[in-house]
Amino acid sequence: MARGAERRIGVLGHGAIGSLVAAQIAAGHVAGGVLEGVILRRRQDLPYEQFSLDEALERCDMIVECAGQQAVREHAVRILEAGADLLVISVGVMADREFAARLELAGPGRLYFSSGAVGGLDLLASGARMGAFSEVVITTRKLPATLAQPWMSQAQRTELESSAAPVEVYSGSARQAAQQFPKSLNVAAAVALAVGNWDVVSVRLLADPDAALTEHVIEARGASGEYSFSIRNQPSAHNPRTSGVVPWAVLRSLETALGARGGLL
Ligand SMILES: NC(=O)C1=CN([C@@H]2O[C@H](COP(=O)(O)OP(=O)(O)OC[C@H]3O[C@@H](n4cnc5c(N)ncnc54)[C@H](OP(=O)(O)O)[C@@H]3O)[C@@H](O)[C@H]2O)C=CC1
Ligand SMILES: O=C([O-])CC(=O)C(=O)O
Repeated sequence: MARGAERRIGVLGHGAIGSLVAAQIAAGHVAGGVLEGVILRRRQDLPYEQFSLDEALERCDMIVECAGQQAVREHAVRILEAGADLLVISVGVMADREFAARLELAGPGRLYFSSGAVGGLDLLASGARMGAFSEVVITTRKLPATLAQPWMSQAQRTELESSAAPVEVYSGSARQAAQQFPKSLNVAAAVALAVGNWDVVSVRLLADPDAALTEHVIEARGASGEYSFSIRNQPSAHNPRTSGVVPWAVLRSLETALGARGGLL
């Protein structure tokens, strides 16, 4: 592809996910995209241009969010209204019905979601086209320290972090799961988007002191068949809450969205 046809990418956030995503784009490893710069809350010593969101919107064709649900809440509508496309990794923000409705109406930029830490979403989305799912359950198992939340009491946190055996931290709807554990259960939202129905998806979250790998088991039953996907990811070396594969999922999603070359969809 001629360089002029490459799309200019801005990366929002530079943590465990954003730092790897920015470095890979900058190294020329995403077909059809060049790194224009990163959008940060405070300047850092980085080998890329750093700009405000306003500057980014003048210069970028696509913004890749790697910054959390709150950042999507703050910036997504403006990005889409400015005509830039937006790739979101903090998919759980879509659990907020009102916000999701606003995003669906926002444009002309296009909104994409990355599959993130889980797989099987392609098959679930294909099955949902054939007919409805009757039951979908996600069971996630993570290290206890990664699951403490600001809304928990000190007693709850202590119980969570001191337990020698697996403890059920949450059992309920995917919608509530994605909101109560905004840095840990975006996967629940990704599954709900794939099956096209939040209400059919439930989540069980286990804090397990022996969970060296982060586990997500997705079990689904519907018109197209019965599915079970078992995922055991190495946690990121930079952020144990996040699976190490997630930035690579973002890069795969980005390249697919840019559409500069053929390949597995
Ligand atoms: N769909 C999925 O499977 C997964 C999704 N995620 C999502 O990805 C997000 C990022 O994960 P990860 O990289 O591991 O997190 P990190 O904490 O390592 O990095 C977060 C980055 O985002 C920046 N940031 C945080 N809040 C805002 C904001 N309101 N506006 C702008 N920038 C902000 C931080 O900046 P600063 O240094 O200034 O704080 C930091 O650079 C998670 O919060 C989660 O929502 C994560 C894992 C899996
Ligand atoms: O990285 C993971 O395994 C899942 C995660 O944090 C999320 O869905 O927010």
